[in-house]
Amino acid sequence: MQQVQRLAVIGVGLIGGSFALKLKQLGLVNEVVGCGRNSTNLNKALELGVIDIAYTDPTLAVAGADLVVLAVPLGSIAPIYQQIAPFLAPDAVVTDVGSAKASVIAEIAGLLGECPAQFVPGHPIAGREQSGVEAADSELYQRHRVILTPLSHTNEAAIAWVHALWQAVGAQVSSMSATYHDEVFAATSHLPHLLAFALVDMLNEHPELGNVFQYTAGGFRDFTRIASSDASMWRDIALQNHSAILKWLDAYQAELAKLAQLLQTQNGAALQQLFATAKAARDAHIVNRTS
Ligand SMILES: NC(=O)C1=CN([C@@H]2O[C@H](COP(=O)(O)OP(=O)(O)OC[C@H]3O[C@@H](n4cnc5c(N)ncnc54)[C@H](O)[C@@H]3O)[C@@H](O)[C@H]2O)C=CC1
Ligand SMILES: O=C(O)C(=O)Cc1ccc(O)cc1
Repeated sequence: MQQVQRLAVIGVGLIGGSFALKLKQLGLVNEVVGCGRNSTNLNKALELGVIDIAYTDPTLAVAGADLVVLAVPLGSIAPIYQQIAPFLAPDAVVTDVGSAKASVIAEIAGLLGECPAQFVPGHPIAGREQSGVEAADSELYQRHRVILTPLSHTNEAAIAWVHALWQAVGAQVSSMSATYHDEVFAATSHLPHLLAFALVDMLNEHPELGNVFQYTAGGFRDFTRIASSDASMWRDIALQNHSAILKWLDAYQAELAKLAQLLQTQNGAALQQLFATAKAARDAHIVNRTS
């Protein structure tokens, strides 16, 4: 496997930091350059040994890098790509970790004229509700999926290298179209996050209930853990994948209407059937793990 000589991580937080940490542990990277907006976070990353060199200017951070990972919030990925493009080494491979893919690809193509062949769009399906470099964990990607959404003209060697690096940090890597990715993750990731935020917000807006949060059990914690996720990150995801999310939000509303109807008509048999079908599907397909 080809070693990374100089890795530039733009956005040294949970996702970029965890990737860099594991590559370092494995001896697969010679030098890690970190780029962030302020030196407080970068100093923390230097202290934790996640990065070796720090810059606040992304054009300086990518100089001489053979691999650049864009691990910033979704809304900043394309503008940063535009900013660094003139400063990239000719053969540098660029990848990202954004939670939605079609909007990032379209925005990069719009800003640069076309989506560069050296750009391999990616998305690790691993994370947690904490953010920042303090939360970085070299084991974050073990046995988790990473989805790549290359275009037909994406450089094959670049895809193979990014694929191999994600595999090396423990991930199971697969490829699909950006459109299919956005449809699937709107349903399985973006919708549940929005539902968790909505449930907590709704209860919070009913002061007549008193502090209901002191009476919650494990089920409420499981359902709403992800409502502790970063608000600005989820604003970007919701906006960028809005059309796919709206479709699944509609479908969920129809499901809730069906449930309400069964309650109104006291249809216990149909309620039990719905719960049993959902339980069987979950038990058959979901392996228990925390993220
Ligand atoms: N948190 C999660 O569970 C997952 C997040 N993602 C994606 O990964 C990306 C990063 O998320 P996290 O690592 O969780 O966030 P994070 O907040 O832990 O890290 C992002 C870092 O980028 C820095 N940053 C923000 N804007 C910047 C800019 N303009 N220039 C340079 N640095 C900048 C922030 O200061 C922070 O250090 C997002 O695009 C998100 O959609 C993907 C999979 C899982
Ligand atoms: O915290 C959790 O359980 C998550 O679901 C983490 C997560 C957040 C965003 C992604 O794009 C992928 C994974």
